[in-house]
Amino acid sequence: MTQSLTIRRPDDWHLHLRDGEMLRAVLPETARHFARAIIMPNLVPPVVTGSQAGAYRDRILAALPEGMSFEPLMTLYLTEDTDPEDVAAAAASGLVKAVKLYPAGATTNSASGVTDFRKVVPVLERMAEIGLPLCTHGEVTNPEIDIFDREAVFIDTVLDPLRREIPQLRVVMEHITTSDAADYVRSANAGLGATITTHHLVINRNHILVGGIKPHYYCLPVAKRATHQQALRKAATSGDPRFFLGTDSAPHVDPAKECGCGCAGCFTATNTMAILAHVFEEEGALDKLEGFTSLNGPAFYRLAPNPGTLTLERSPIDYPAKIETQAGGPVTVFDPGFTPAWHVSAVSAD
Ligand SMILES: NC(=O)N[C@@H](CC(=O)O)C(=O)O
Ligand SMILES: [Zn+2]
Ligand SMILES: [Zn+2]
Repeated sequence: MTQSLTIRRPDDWHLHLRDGEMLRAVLPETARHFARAIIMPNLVPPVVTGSQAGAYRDRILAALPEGMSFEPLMTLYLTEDTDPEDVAAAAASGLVKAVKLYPAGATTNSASGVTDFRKVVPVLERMAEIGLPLCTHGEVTNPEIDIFDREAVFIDTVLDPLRREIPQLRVVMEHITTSDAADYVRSANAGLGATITTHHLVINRNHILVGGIKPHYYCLPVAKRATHQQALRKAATSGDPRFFLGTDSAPHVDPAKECGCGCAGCFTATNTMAILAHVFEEEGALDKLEGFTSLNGPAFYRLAPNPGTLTLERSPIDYPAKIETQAGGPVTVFDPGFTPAWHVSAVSAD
């Protein structure tokens, strides 16, 4: 049995860092293992312009503890008023690596997102011209659509028509949760990729609801039935370069999760690499871990893989159950429901 595994240092292609005290508390959890991350722009107010993205990047770097190396890859929050030329300039300067589409009302802080998709076509056409990826929160918000169907309906009614209209547009389907999404990615060309979270490989909807409601397993898109979880495990461990890690680690303080109307989001930054090694080993695919965490994402984003390495050893360690913050309470670390057989034993930045 393999006891030690050294891979290129990983990146996280979907991460929520928030701002202020929460940013200070959670940033080290990611930077300890990950060299870079695509930073989600759903702050209040959202990160809409290139200049806002630059200021947010500076705040992230200012919050990084001495001695840690980490590069935030910035995104813009797409609104119906987004200026195509501002997007193009922010991309040309190297600051912005993607634009994020939130259907209005789909998830946390998505109120400024898109309702009328026709209004954003000029921005998307400009992005297609310059090769800037669109990251999608792929759920419709029509009240009559069942929450468990919202991803599949988004693919059929929004994403596929959009991709037919603008075939050169490069798209990342974020945090996919269904076999429908995995199949759609496989049916498309290299201009379509998908991130898969750690938690969606580990939980299905039974974990949220059986034996009492588990608020720390509630995230959006909500975990689906076990057959979909199995499809995600198969996609992530397949070696197909169109699938890569985006943890969607999304911190909310405990009081905002453990209440009558709890926020959506799982916080996985702390133990993601250990959990993934465990899952990939269970699937007999440890040799595919590096592609998923460290190679496929950079290839899609047309960046070089990291020069550094990360080493995992086959022995368990304890992780903190919570991360303390000065942001109104602690953040509960995702509990996979098993003790990961692996832990990260070394990280080198170069
Ligand atoms: N995934 C989540 O459940 N929550 C994310 C938003 C998102 O990625 O949809 C958050 O910002 O809290
Ligand atoms: Zn989302
Ligand atoms: Zn997210």
